[in-house]
Amino acid sequence: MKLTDKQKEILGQGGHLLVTGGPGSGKTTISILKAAQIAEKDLRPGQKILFLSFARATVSRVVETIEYEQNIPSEQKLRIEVETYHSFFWRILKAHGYLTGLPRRLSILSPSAEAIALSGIRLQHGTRGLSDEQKKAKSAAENIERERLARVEGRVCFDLYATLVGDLLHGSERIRKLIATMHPVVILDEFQDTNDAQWRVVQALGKCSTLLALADPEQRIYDWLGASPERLDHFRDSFKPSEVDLSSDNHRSAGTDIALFGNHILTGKFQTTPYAGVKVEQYNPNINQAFSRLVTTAYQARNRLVSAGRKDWSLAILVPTKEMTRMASDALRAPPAGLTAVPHAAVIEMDAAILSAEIIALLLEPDNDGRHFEQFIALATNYYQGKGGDDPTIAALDEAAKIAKAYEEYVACRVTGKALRKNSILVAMRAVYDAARKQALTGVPDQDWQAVRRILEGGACKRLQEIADQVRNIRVLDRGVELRQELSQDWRDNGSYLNALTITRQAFVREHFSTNAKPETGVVVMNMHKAKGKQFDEVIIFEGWPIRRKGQPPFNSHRIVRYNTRENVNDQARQNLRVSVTRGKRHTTILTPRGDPCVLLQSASRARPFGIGL
Ligand SMILES: Nc1ncnc2c1ncn2[C@@H]1O[C@H](COP(=O)(O)OP(=O)(O)OP(=O)(O)O)[C@@H](O)[C@H]1O
Repeated sequence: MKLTDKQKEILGQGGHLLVTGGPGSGKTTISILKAAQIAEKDLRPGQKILFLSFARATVSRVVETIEYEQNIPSEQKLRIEVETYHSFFWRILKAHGYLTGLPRRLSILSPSAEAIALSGIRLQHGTRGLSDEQKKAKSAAENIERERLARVEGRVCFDLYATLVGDLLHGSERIRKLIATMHPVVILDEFQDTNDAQWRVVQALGKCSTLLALADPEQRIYDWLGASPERLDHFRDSFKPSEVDLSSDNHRSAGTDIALFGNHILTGKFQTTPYAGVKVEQYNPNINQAFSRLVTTAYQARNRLVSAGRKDWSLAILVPTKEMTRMASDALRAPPAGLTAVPHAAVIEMDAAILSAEIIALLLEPDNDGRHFEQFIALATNYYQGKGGDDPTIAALDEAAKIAKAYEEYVACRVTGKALRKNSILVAMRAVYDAARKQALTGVPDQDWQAVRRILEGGACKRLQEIADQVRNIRVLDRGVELRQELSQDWRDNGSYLNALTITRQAFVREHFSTNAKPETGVVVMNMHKAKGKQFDEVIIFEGWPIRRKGQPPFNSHRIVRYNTRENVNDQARQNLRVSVTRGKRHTTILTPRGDPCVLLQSASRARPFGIGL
């Protein structure tokens, strides 16, 4: 790799540094090379450079870059510690949190456990159609409960990490110095997306460590989580960094107009000639033709990559919503019109899947204290309370309440010796539960897990069928060899899966913190937000279409811009689409419905034909 002059300039700078530049301009790459240079020249034994990133995906890409960069000797690579903000913050809290009044023993409150813990408050305050006042009151009540869970029970949710670490670092020079001794240089990836609490931590870190911030203000996609357009100025004001702007470079999709097209999305002004490497296509807006088009577009992209002889090629299908991820994945698995299925992986929201996995794990466990069924019901209730993550539906919360109430009735019947109402939802649940408990286990985790899952899937309880379906999507036992091995070990030690639930829960927490997830290869479907920081050989962006309804306005969800209306066009929507488009290295295709194409791709003046064909 031949470094550009600007990249070389970065290698020559000392002190705090701010590197800006668009997608694929080489910010991450040069920061790793700079880190290697510092590791070689300036670090004392035991010291490491800390590379902080938001997502595990970015972390794995960075690690891959380091691996790929053969020029970096392995002893230098080992001295670059790549970590997510979450895992770095947790490391500090576990060691020093008690100094801010937290209990000495802390545990992680995972997002699904947090959703369960807050479900009562959310049900009380309502989930849809709230006024701004009501939203504020709800969020204040949630925050009080989060604080209580942390300070009283020692269960700390991710959202509190940065605030607590900020308090800790601002309150203790000793700890700041300790961190600076371990990490004299800290690299901050995607700095434009830092929220206020994280910025407070960065301010404290920068008092003793040297900071290198990497940023593209136009890739800011987390305004709704508190990222601020002024963040780069905050950094400039606080640290007076040297600054290098790489914005004129594009290495990711060199030889194409993908980056240029991305910039034009920001301004809404498109060129009249075609963009090399970009295609915008319109499909006929009905379910069969929409998904057929998606499938055939995926075939074409795959063929291009295979015939170009790409090894480990990657093709991402990016969609605007969670639900569309699932719909697109279903369409690829069982395409319409007799088309051949497209093998792929889908990156789905994990809350529902994790909570269902807990239920299967419990069903593998023996009944240790005569309360197994009670625990089973508690987990089923948890599933409905937590499956929507931090945005649950009232229907799901009601379902949880229904199960809990039916269980109370069930217990009352047992006490009084009366038969349970025939139409109680517990009838089918108990029958399927009993069938699962009768399953003879073999000690081979894969077989046993599948056997229990199939009983739920084939049973007469639609709630448990849903749970079985959720867990199928994540192929639990393929998610890391440890889980399978630990279940096996449990069986060998105890002659049963005595600790299956604990083992499964720990595996998911470990996965959240793990940094060795490999970048995706093959075809992968995901929400557009999740593509940040990643890169793929080809990208297909697929959005939904308006569905006409008799006597009502069309149902137009799953769009890149909400309802695809001009009023909903804003910087966030533009930046979000630009990030997705610029993940492609060789080719990006956008599939949008005929008759109502994405508003971001229509120019304000429609008089001229555009290079994107709309
Ligand atoms: N000087 C260079 N010459 C050739 N290729 C380069 C150069 N610098 C970086 N690259 C390659 O370009 C691609 C994009 O680089 P990198 O990931 O560092 O960009 P980035 O600015 O961090 O992107 P983003 O902000 O979109 O995540 C990578 O595949 C990297 O290996």
